[in-house]
Amino acid sequence: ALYTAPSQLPNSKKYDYIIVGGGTAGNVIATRLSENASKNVLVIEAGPSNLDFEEAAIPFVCVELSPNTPEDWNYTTVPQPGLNERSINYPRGRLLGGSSSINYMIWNTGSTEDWNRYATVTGDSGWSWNSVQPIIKSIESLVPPADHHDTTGQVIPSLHGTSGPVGISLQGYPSLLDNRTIATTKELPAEFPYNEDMNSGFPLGLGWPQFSVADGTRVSSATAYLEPALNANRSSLDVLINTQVTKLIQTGTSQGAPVILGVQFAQSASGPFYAKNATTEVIVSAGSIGSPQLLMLSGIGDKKALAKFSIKSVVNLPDVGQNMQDHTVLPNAWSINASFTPDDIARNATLFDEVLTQWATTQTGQFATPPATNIGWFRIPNDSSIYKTTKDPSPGPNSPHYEFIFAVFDSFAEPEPTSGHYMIISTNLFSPTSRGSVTLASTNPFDFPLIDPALLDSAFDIFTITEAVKAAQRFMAAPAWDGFQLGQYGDFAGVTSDAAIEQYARNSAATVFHPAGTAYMSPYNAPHGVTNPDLTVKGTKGLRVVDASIFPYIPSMHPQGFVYVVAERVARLIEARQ
Ligand SMILES: Cc1cc2nc3c(=O)[nH]c(=O)nc-3n(C[C@H](O)[C@H](O)[C@H](O)COP(=O)(O)OP(=O)(O)OC[C@H]3O[C@@H](n4cnc5c(N)ncnc54)[C@H](O)[C@@H]3O)c2cc1C
Repeated sequence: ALYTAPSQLPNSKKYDYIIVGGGTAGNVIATRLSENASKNVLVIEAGPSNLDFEEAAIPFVCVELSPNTPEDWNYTTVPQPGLNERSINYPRGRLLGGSSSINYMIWNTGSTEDWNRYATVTGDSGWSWNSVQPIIKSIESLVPPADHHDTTGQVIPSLHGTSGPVGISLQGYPSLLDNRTIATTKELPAEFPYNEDMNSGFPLGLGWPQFSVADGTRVSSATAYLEPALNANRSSLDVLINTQVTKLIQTGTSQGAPVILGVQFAQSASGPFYAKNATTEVIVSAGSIGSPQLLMLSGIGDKKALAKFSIKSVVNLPDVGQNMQDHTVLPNAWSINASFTPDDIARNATLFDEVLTQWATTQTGQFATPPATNIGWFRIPNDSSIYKTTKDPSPGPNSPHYEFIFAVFDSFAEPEPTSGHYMIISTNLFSPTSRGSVTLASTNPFDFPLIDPALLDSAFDIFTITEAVKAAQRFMAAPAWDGFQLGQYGDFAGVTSDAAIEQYARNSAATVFHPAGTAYMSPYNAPHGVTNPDLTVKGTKGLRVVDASIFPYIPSMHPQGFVYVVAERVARLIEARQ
């Protein structure tokens, strides 16, 4: 059942599993574990229901769901040296489905080398590409795009699942850029080859992304997993929303290790505070910011750092909150020779209502598809000068250093122009060497922690994003764009030299919203890391962390698909033990 206040929870019910955070990973695990009718599962989610936000279901308006909205935590970073000391917005979903309810829906499942590196650095072959293939297929359900166009040559259906909970589809409405983008892969195939399916394990090249969209509607872990179970009145699954877990509580000691089966929770800093114990496990799925914050508040973290806040150490794990990695976005705008782009919809209330009504009645039209059109994945050249000082940080030669995302409007660039027509190529850094951190700002769980993703904070990162911008400029100089692109626009106008690109990047870049690594997994018995390969927390009993924080290296593509895989795998590990 769904509860909106702690006082509504059935008093006598015992929960085998308590899951902190009804986000991307949390809902997958909760739904899987509660399939066993004899196991009771309680999910505690800080935010409200995703159903409270109708707009969250509309793919195209995803860019309006954050920052500074009720469905976002509304974090900001500490000043970023790599971004000329700017503090930037740092969105995270705060509603059922978590970030999968507000993200941009790009669906990637990784390069072979991403997963094989996880297997190597954890010593667990269960994380290898071959091992996760059946899991990926079991999650996905490839469905037709909203406009039912012929997708031959745009996706390889045999690579995908057809009956999993997460519906995925290609772009559901054509864009002005499509023909030109694909034509460029034919004009400049050496640098920008076409890739028929970037989710084959070999993502390099440019092609058509899949999105977590089905029937013209967003698919999140709330819609794909939790809702069907709640709608079926599954008695083994309870979900408590609008309630934040404020502390994990040690309930005993086993073989010298603290047993952590208790959670404390409240709806506001002034309380009242409630507590509950799980009988088998507490699973923390509060995301890359929330999970390390909660661990540290509970005495699980760097003993010395916690002592400064007079927090008693339960387990000394110095890597909690460290090793933070994120991808950097840099939207580059060009003016285009077009008479109509989706910007016109935002500028005209009547038209906006028409497009919205079309979506509401038939889930078709411009709003039925996310803003990204094509995506490309590329590497810096093997003879790049940066390799004299930096080892290649990518997972391997078949994995990208940077990404192009194409979008035919300007809403990513600031300030939003009130007239004219534009396109964007976002040149995004996907192989950062920078490492940041999440640390406590206070002992109040309702205060935000200090978030430092360290964007563009290394020579490699700034080198690579500069190379990416130059590559985008070469792309736009291809004949396919003659007469269509009218020159770089806005802050990007006139930016050509390496030095100018670097300054432009430092002034304009932000996050692709992919924080990872703050509770990273390492081999059993390793002195470093936070979680074991099965995602149990080192030095504890009864406690796991399962979300994007567990990646030792940030995925080299968009991470939501990876998070679903991690959650499904751990649910299977737990079920196998029952
Ligand atoms: C704006 C945006 C766009 C993105 N676009 C894409 C994209 O196009 N493709 C892609 O692959 N990825 C994208 N991502 C990233 C992707 O969505 C995330 O990496 C992924 O969803 C993270 O899953 P998670 O389970 O780690 O955390 P989340 O899904 O964020 O879940 C954490 C949950 O825990 C809750 N919580 C936190 N603390 C507590 C607490 N103390 N008590 C109770 N509950 C708590 C939160 O409210 C949240 O519901 C985007 C993210 C954002 C924010």
